Amino acid sequence: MGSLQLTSIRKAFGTHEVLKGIDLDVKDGEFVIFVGPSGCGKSTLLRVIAGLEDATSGSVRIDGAEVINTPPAKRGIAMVFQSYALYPHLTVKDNMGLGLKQAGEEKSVIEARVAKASGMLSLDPYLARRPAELSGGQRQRVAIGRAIVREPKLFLFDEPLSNLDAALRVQTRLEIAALHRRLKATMIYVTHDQVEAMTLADKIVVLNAGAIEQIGSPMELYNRPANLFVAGFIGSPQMNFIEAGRIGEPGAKTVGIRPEHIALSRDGGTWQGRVEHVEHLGADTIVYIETEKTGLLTVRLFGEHPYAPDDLVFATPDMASLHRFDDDGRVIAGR
Ligand SMILES: Nc1ncnc2c1ncn2[C@@H]1O[C@H](COP(=O)(O)OP(=O)(O)OP(=O)(O)O)[C@@H](O)[C@H]1O
Repeated sequence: MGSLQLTSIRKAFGTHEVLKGIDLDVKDGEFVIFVGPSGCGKSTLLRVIAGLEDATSGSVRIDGAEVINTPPAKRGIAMVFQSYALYPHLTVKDNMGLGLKQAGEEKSVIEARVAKASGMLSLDPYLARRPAELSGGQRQRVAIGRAIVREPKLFLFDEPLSNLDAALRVQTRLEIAALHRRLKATMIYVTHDQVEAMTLADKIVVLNAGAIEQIGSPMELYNRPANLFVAGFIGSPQMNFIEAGRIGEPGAKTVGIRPEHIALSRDGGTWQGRVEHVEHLGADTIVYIETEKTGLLTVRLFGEHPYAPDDLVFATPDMASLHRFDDDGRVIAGR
């Protein structure tokens, strides 16, 4: 079991309020990811859940029990940090078992749990090594293994992959996804990386300046962003925003259209413009065009395309894929 309820969590450092009333329900077994711009309070919220930071006010319940005054070690959580936080003088095996040893667990139990976690994470060949003798990816697997052996109610991950190179990030991301399927454990994960958030999460929580902008599944956030902030934050390249009045969309202040929902042609279309820049990404081509009506537009085309700077082109949006926002930046629903 491992459900989590946060109610009206506030946290201030001096006069700076970093969390401004966070309410969140996480069900047992869910994989929930916090995203948001640097400084929005993601890590602080995770640390409040862990008990490493005291909330100024509010309630943290794990499996229904209030833990706001419970020390971190007694909350039934395990945290995995970006920096691994392994003990350099201990072997992999001892690093993984240390938490259980300190908790006074029997040697046979420790051995069995370390062996199981090590098997799950393919760490068996490295059990006798020290952290300095491991790659970054292997070290992070040890840190994850150390969390697993404690059989926590909640796993908390604070940007666990950000010290790894691109290939290892992908591999470790897949391992974390497999681990979640296998353990069916509740996981809460902070990341800067959109791909991690989109691929791992059951539910993404978008934070901005200490408050929640929207909570939803990755595709809900992508297809139905509630406001301009979420529309601009989720998706790369970013959604195009156009002043509604310039393109004759009455009743809205701003119109949004994702780069993949615009077609390009040399022969004719909705907005005439000039190619500014082209990026060939292999599977995709990103074309930046300047049109009189819309300003700079980012267009994503599947495959390779022979557009070049200064080409005259027409951009045509898929009207069914437009997002319309009101004066306050809230989506105008039902259109
Ligand atoms: N111990 C502290 N004392 C004072 N201010 C702090 C402390 N810890 C965090 N802050 C401030 O709280 C705000 C939120 O920080 P936090 O680390 O939670 O953000 P974040 O969203 O995780 O950012 P990043 O993505 O850059 O890691 C920041 O403005 C930060 O400077």
